[in-house]
Amino acid sequence: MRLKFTKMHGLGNDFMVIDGVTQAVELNESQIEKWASRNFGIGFDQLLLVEPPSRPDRDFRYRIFNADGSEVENCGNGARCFARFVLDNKLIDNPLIRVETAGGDLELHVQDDGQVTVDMGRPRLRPEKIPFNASERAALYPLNVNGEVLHIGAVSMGNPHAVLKVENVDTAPVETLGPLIENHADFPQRVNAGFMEVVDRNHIKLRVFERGVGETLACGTGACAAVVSGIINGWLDPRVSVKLPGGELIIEWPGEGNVMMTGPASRVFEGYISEGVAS
Ligand SMILES: N[C@@H](CCC[C@H](N)C(=O)O)C(=O)O
Repeated sequence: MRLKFTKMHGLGNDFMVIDGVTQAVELNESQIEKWASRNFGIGFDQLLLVEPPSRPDRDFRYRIFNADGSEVENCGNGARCFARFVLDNKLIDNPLIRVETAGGDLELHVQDDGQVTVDMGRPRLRPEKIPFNASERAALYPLNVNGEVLHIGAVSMGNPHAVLKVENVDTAPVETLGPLIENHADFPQRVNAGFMEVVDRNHIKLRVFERGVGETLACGTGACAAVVSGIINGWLDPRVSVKLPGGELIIEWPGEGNVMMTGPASRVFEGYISEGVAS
């Protein structure tokens, strides 16, 4: 198998993007893990696969694989790169793109200035939808991590997120607490762990320890989940600038209905890969 791929990133959250519409693609977990390696492969946080849709009301199917090879339901920064990829590669000529994902449908809009706005759908807040082990919905849940009780928000944006409010994001124990939250028994499908500092009602700073990857420079679904959790807790207004290590996203949510995310998507290079070796 010899595959053409494009390396892209959204605020430093980086992707290998493969066109599975015009190429025959077969993937397996260990191969993805090898390609994701920053020393022995191409290096990426997620692999994005563009496929034909399974339904007539969608333009594409958008599949996402973490660096550990696991297939996941959604990826916000990836969605913006996906939109630029299908438009730039002329797989579609309409800047309004309708995709299906394992986590639900998304609408992507590439604007004239190159920024991409994504309708991320409704946040899911009921514990069984996240999934999270709790008997009823709450704005904050106690989570016992090695004897310390944290109070976290829990939100699904198609994929699961825990959000912890911290005083200072720069000194937050992301590397130590992140993996403990990610693999906590109360999240049966593991979870992405966000560490949010509220600067004021329209600005937050955020670092995310991603499920299946580790800390990344930005997480789009994590930004949506943090803002939803902040609004539910009364800390934030409906339009919030989210400052991540890799740059800024604008997230809008009026307190119900769909979450909108706006930010950039960048192409880095193109290449070919065969039998695990990039050229
Ligand atoms: N980087 C992403 C999220 C990718 C998936 C995540 N690691 C998961 O396992 O759910 C984003 O920008 O949303």
